[in-house]
Amino acid sequence: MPTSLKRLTDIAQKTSRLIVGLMSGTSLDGLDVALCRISGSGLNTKAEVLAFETFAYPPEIANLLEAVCFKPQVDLEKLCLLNAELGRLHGKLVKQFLQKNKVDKEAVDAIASHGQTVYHSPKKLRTEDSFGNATLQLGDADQISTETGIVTLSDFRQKNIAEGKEGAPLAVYGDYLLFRSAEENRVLLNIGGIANFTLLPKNSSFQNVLSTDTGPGNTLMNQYVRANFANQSFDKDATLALQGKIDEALLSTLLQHPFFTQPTPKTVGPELFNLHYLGDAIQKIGRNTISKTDILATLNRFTAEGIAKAINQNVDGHSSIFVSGGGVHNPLLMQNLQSLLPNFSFKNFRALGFNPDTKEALLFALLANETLAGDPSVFGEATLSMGKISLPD
Ligand SMILES: Nc1ncnc2c1ncn2[C@@H]1O[C@H](COP(=O)(O)OP(=O)(O)OP(=O)(O)O)[C@@H](O)[C@H]1O
Ligand SMILES: CC(=O)N[C@H]1[C@@H]2OC[C@@H](O2)[C@@H](O)[C@@H]1O[C@H](C)C(=O)O
Repeated sequence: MPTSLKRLTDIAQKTSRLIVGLMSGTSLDGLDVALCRISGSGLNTKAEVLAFETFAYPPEIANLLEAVCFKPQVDLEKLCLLNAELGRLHGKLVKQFLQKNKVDKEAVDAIASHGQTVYHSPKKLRTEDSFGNATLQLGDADQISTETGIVTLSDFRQKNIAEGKEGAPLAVYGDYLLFRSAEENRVLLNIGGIANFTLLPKNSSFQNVLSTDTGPGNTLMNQYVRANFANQSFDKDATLALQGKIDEALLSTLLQHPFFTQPTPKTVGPELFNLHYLGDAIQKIGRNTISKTDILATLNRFTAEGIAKAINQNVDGHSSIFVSGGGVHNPLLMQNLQSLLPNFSFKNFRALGFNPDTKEALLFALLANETLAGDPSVFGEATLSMGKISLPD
């Protein structure tokens, strides 16, 4: 048997695996790296995040990402370069991370790489063709496995697309494995670039779990800050939005998109919620004298409204909402959410034993663990073996 296949069999037979999870999210702010110890698999999975770091992207890569991601028309050379360069960079960052944390690469069983979503195109949001759902993540995993010498799993969304779903949110699988409860109904809300939640009813089987995107998370606020405030990439601690007031006409125009009334589950990305979307809404209300801080206060409320609408449509009030993702650090967003969802009890994701910033990188480590060693019966008809495998030798 070739050495690499033998290696996969050995990894599958272990009772506990060290997996490095990588997530490059829609906020385009950097690569999240989580070293995870995962024991068992399926409903017996136990996980621990041993080390975590977010590496900001160097300006050259950040510019390439900005030029290519979520745009319907791009320079194909840039797209092609991005695939290889991002993979190479992710491999280098994993090596740096392991050295920093004094972890021998031989001790790591696998890397689970989400890559960077460059375009997400659910059928529901397209009207002009008869094609199916599609999504594309870049950051070639052969570059990562060659650079690090570690087995690398990637491209996790394509199996879900092939099964006729939208390729997201995949959080539902990890949430069910680690956070289902016999005592309470739980909502796991993640506010990254795009916001999503998983509803885990008390004692539920996987078939009754719901997971959906809700609309923008930080993406619109970030894009607006980057375009309008020098040297700032996001509204840290909502300092800017707190100086403004909500423009009700703009808010209601922003909320008019049919996405907000489409049934769940549904997915979306910055392909829709971007500065063009905001510009169109401002044009519709026929006023362009709204102050920048009022626009940010409105975008903050808009983000919270999208989340609250989806939760109100799908969840009864007797649930705890555990919040993760960068949005949990935005005090005005959290205040807006609490006022729009007064009957829910908000809790920090930390209460479940994990740092809220690590959730998505951990998710991909969990998915890789299932592909390498899982029990295919846990999720009923849904396929567990997500991802493609890149072998280092
Ligand atoms: N102190 C803070 N105040 C306000 N916003 C914050 C703060 N800290 C983080 N954020 C927001 O969180 C964002 C990063 O969130 P996160 O890392 O969850 O995004 P992501 O990985 O791109 O997410 P996804 O893939 O789920 O879209 C930042 O770009 C910023 O908008
Ligand atoms: C296509 C894509 O990259 N979607 C992301 C994005 O960021 C948040 C939200 O939109 C979510 O649907 C998804 O990521 C998480 C990790 C998921 O699949 O659960």
